[in-house]
Amino acid sequence: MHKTVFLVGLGLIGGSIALAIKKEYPDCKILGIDIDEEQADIAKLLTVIDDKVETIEMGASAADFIILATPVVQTLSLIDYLSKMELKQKVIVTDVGSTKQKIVEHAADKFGTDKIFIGGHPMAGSHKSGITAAKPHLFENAFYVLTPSNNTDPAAIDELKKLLKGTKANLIEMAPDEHDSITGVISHFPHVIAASLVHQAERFNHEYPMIKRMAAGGFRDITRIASSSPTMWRDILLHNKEELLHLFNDWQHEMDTIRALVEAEEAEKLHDYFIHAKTYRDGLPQRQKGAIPAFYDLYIDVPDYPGVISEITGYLAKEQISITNIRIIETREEIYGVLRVSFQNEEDRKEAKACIEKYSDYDTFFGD
Ligand SMILES: NC(=O)c1ccc[n+]([C@@H]2O[C@H](COP(=O)([O-])OP(=O)(O)OC[C@H]3O[C@@H](n4cnc5c(N)ncnc54)[C@H](O)[C@@H]3O)[C@@H](O)[C@H]2O)c1
Ligand SMILES: O=C(O)C(=O)C[C@]1(C(=O)O)C=C[C@@H](O)C=C1
Repeated sequence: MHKTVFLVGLGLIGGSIALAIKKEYPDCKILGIDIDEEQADIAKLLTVIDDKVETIEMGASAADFIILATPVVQTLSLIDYLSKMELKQKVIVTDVGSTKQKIVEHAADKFGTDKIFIGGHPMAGSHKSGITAAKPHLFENAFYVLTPSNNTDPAAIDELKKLLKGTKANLIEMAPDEHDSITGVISHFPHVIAASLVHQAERFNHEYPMIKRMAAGGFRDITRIASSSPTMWRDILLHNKEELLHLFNDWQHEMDTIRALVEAEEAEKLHDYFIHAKTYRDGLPQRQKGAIPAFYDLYIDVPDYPGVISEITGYLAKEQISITNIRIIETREEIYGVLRVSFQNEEDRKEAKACIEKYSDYDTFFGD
């Protein structure tokens, strides 16, 4: 594909999309801009983009595709700005924002039928921000929602899908309001819960200073996303306000229900409550990013000695295999010292298994 792509916002998502496009289409020319000069300089240095441009006009006028990868409030202003500019006649403008309704409505209002806008949202990410966290395979196996309108030229949708092929995401089409209802439940509201749990722990920390030191596996797992960009989440909540207000009421009802069971010591009903939740969660797709991140875990039976973690990571480093997480677990009965190492994808997991078996006698297994 010999096209020019202009990326506005060179952070985690913009950078990851640029890397995925370049991997699939080395001939594509990727221009980029970021209000944070340092991000743009690093993007150029890491060859995530081919060239930095000084102004939006410079990049937009040369582009066949414009990708807005900024926080959602900025995306609205950028649409305003672009709507007043001379662009190539068949340019396709898209975004990556976590909310869709407001953005798509705004684009329809500002662009009318003059310019093609197709809303987009790659449903995978991280609590990390910035260009240095970008990865070409971030969206592999994730849903990538596109929200074209009924009037969008099907050829333009196909063109955009073709451009995004390298993301290896599952590209699907959806109405913006349906998108916002779904993401409200499985992404936006859980973020509020994560942040509120951290606030709660902090309040109790005054009374029990050990809280900070003892906050372990479960608390860390459920609150990981509270470390994400506050600006991004502020804007998402304000964009999806109506959906979230409805979810606050729903959640309060949920809390009242379980509170009543605890208060009345309804042991059997409490058990049922957890069984129900476990069954639903265990049934969610595993090897797919999105609501539940995909975990490519390798388990290694290791002896219990202090240097074992660095021994294992040393073997993996020798073969340049990156890991995303490592933890000693004792969840399997009667087996002591199981190391769980997580990887980005299945390929890395398989290579890691072969690597550990090559350098050590430890038993390794996938556990799924
Ligand atoms: N982080 C995630 O997990 C995730 C996942 C899917 C979609 N998204 C969406 O992707 C978008 C970007 O998020 P991110 O995680 O990449 O954030 P990020 O902070 O890593 O990157 C955003 C970049 O946009 C730049 N920027 C802000 N305003 C700008 C402007 N007016 N012009 C040019 N650059 C500007 C910032 O300086 C920053 O470098 C958001 O809309 C977010 O809702 C995020
Ligand atoms: O994995 C994470 O850290 C995320 O929060 C990713 C996540 C999500 O909620 O699933 C966050 C916001 C995006 O719009 C899409 C993906």
